Amino acid sequence: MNAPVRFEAASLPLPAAEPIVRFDGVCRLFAARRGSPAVRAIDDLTLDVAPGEIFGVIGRSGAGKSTLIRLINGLERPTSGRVLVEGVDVGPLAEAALRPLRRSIGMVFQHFNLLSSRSVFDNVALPLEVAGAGKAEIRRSVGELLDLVGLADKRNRYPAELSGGQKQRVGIARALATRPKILLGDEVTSALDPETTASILALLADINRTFGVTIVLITHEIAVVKDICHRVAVLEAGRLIETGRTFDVLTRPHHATTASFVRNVAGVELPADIAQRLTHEPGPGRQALLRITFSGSHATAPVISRLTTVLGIDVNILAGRIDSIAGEPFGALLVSMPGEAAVRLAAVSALRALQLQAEVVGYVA
Ligand SMILES: Nc1ncnc2c1ncn2[C@@H]1O[C@H](COP(=O)(O)OP(=O)(O)OP(=O)(O)O)[C@@H](O)[C@H]1O
Repeated sequence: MNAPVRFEAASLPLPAAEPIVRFDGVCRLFAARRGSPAVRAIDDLTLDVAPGEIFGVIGRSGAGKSTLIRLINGLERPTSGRVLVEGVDVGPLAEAALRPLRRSIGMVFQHFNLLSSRSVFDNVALPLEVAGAGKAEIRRSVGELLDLVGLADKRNRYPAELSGGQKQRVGIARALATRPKILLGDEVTSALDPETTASILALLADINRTFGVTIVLITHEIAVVKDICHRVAVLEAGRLIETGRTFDVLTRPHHATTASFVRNVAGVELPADIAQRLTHEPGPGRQALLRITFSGSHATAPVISRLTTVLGIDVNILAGRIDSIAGEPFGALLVSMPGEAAVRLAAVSALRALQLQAEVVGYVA
């Protein structure tokens, strides 16, 4: 990263406990129209976003994600309840009063929304022109922003000459042009391949760390949440069904929908041939299958040696994975061991003594 972009600090720093965005019992109802029934796009949503965090909102198509994000910048108004941005109730604000709010909120889009007839430089300059900035200021700011997103050498190119990742970098630079305190991301990586996705997420995390910009990302991709969101909310049919620290929600989902999102992210799958033979009943000659999950400071616990050397239990590793969720180490192991009750109990209590989660998932002959 080159020349630092200067973000103006909030005139009065918010106390840590004060949310930068608050949804307070918000409903957004779309009235019935031409044969379509009324839709409760957001249904009694209460949620806080803390200043400086990266907050993810995940949900399937139609869950209400876009409506939620549009309520933050006043593009949608609540039918009831309040949306507070830095303590200001944005629902009743007139269009003129919304303008400064929108300048303090940048937005990044799935399909970039760049103007094809403008160069990279001119796309990033656009919000500054609209805000009435002078030529010298625009030149300096846009130069800094293009350095920040790694596109200084593409300033005179046009969108059609850029890759998807480069277009999204222009979109991010443009969103940052008015030095917003909040950046809203609408499926920012959905049009990108996995490698480019990782580089765009790394850029957003870097911007968040360096400038303290609060980022709210809506997505249907759990990988986005897993990689960079500090906290996450899960939406279903407009309702908040689960929220918390990303690590907690992904490793211990409470709701079936959340569990279906995280299935392939925070765990290990049973090998198919074993899954077919799995039964829930122990029996003579059957091996017990144990799923062990370890996290944070316990991720390096000497699991297998504890079971084999200390307890003398023969353990077979069937599958395993070590990963990181929102920067915290996380691992999962699937092992088989003799299925007798005494052995199982000894193993599970030894693992729990190491602060690991262990559960018997079934038995195989
Ligand atoms: N302007 C509108 N008029 C009528 N219904 C709407 C309007 N905007 C959204 N909806 C409905 O509200 C619900 C939530 O839509 P929303 O776009 O917020 O969901 P989403 O989670 O962003 O979906 P997607 O991931 O497909 O974009 C949907 O049933 C949608 O059809």
